[in-house]
Amino acid sequence: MTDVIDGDAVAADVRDGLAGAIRTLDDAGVTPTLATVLMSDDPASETYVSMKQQDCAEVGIEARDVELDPEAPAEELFETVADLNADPSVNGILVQMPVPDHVEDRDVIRTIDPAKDVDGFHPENVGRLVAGDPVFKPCTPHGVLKLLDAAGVETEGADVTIVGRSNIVGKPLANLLIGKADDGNATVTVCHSRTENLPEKTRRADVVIAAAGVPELVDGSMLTDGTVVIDVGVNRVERDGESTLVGDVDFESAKSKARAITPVPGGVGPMTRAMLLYNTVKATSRQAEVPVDLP
Ligand SMILES: Nc1nc2c(c(=O)[nH]1)N[C@@H](CN(C=O)c1ccc(C(=O)N[C@@H](CCC(=O)O)C(=O)O)cc1)CN2
Repeated sequence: MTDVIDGDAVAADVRDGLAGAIRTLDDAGVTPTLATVLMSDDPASETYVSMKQQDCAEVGIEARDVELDPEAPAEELFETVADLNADPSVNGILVQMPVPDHVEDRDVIRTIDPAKDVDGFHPENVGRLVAGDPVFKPCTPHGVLKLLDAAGVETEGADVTIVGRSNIVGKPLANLLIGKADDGNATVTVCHSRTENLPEKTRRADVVIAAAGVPELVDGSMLTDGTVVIDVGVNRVERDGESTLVGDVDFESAKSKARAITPVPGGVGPMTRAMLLYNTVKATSRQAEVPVDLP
């Protein structure tokens, strides 16, 4: 029997686990506050930001909604971030990606105060993660590690193949998985669009993590029986005249081979949002110097 890993349930556990920390902060007179900055009219980005704000409301985090005209000059975004950096009532800053083409995402990321960088994208936070001393683990990779743990998947000594080398998922996830922490110690292969013989790399893995942004790239023929499959993809495609959400994994064919698999929707996506709450609470605790227990 294949275990379909329920990301909604694991995310709910993370949210529940944050309640004590949020109470501790509240008792100290501090309300964790996250500013979301949206400079896009892409419906998917609008949906993600509004889901993140709902999540905040649900757990007692204050959400500040900042929306900028997608055609505004890049400087307007940089100034907005600078104002949020300087505002002591804001603990976390999230700039929803992607930003418009006329804005360099690395320039925006560098503008965010590393102490408020709850995405973990700032070079200082990336450097700390690579050095094995992360403050903010990026939300999606952190969510993937939590899902593996919840499914009872041991990473130590496992062969993990990651398909995708993005700065948001593939690269940080590879660094976390090769790290010496309890959720690391794996042997990691990172594949990408120039990788030769991808099926050979996925077939030899104990765990396959698909994060390439290519709908249904990984199917059952590319897997060995008993593989754990984590699908990070969230792709909108037209099927029978309707818009449907699919992952980077062909779920039905992969499920026939997998020991455990995440669905889309309801797998990694909810975990990305839950770990953003986690990082916001952590950022608040560090700034307020109020120690909290994190799940
Ligand atoms: N600043 C950031 N921008 C982006 C990030 C990020 O981590 N930080 N990641 C992605 C998108 N993303 C977060 O913003 C994200 C993707 C998917 C979901 C999610 O909950 N998906 C649901 C389905 C939602 C739907 O119906 O469309 C699921 O998979 O069940 C949340 C967040 C790019 N940008």
